[in-house]
Amino acid sequence: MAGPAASENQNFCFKEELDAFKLSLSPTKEVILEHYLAGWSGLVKFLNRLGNVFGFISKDASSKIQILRNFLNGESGSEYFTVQSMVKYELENKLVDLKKAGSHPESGCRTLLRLHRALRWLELFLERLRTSQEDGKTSAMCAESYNESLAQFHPWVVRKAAGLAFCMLPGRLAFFEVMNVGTPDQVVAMLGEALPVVTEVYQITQELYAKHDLLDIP
Ligand SMILES: CCCCCCCC/C=C\CCCCCCCC(=O)N[C@@H](COP(=O)(O)O)[C@H](O)/C=C/CCCCCCCCCCCCC
Repeated sequence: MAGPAASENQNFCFKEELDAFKLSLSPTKEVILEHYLAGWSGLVKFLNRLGNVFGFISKDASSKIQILRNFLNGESGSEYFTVQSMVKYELENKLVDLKKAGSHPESGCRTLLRLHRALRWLELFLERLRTSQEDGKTSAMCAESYNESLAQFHPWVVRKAAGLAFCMLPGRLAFFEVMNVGTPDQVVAMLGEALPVVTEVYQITQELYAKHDLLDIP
């Protein structure tokens, strides 16, 4: 694993990255896109610290984050304030290719769906990590979570590459150190705090996408 220098690690705390997801929930339970993307950016930063072998994953996630940031900073940016307003705006203006790829191959709805599916992987992985034993294998936890969620949406070649990359994950304790949260007990407590937030963001988005029949955008 290409680990960070000790001084670099002091400036990185995994909890702060997950706090962005907390901020993404508005008082009316809408998902604020800017904070949602900040949460993902933090996770990508973390992934980059695990080594170059995860580069193809972080590159894909970064490009999706960038597509959504471009909408947010574009001329219709205010329509992208929340995931709910984005869905309404893009559907009302026929900006989504719903059944097959056409003139809107990178709509906000489609792009966010890819990250949303990955959030389910994260939820499953965090739960496994939280309840793992001292000798637990992060590679197995990651692979199981992936197989139960994202894998069904990926072709064989991506599944194979992801499976190989997972084998390079550090052991549980080294993984906790990269998170830079504190002792293993503190990490477990933080995971217990973070999980309900990730679950809530996931469920709100899932219900919204299901209501508008957006869960299979190509
Ligand atoms: C305390 C726990 C710490 C967890 C840290 C997690 C860090 C994870 C950071 C980012 C997660 C990556 C998100 C990946 C988004 C993938 C979106 C996607 O499905 N893209 C595919 C489809 O896109 P389109 O072609 O339709 O545009 C694309 O084909 C994917 C390519 C790359 C492979 C994606 C594999 C995803 C594996 C997710 C597990 C990441 C492993 C992290 C190890 C800790």
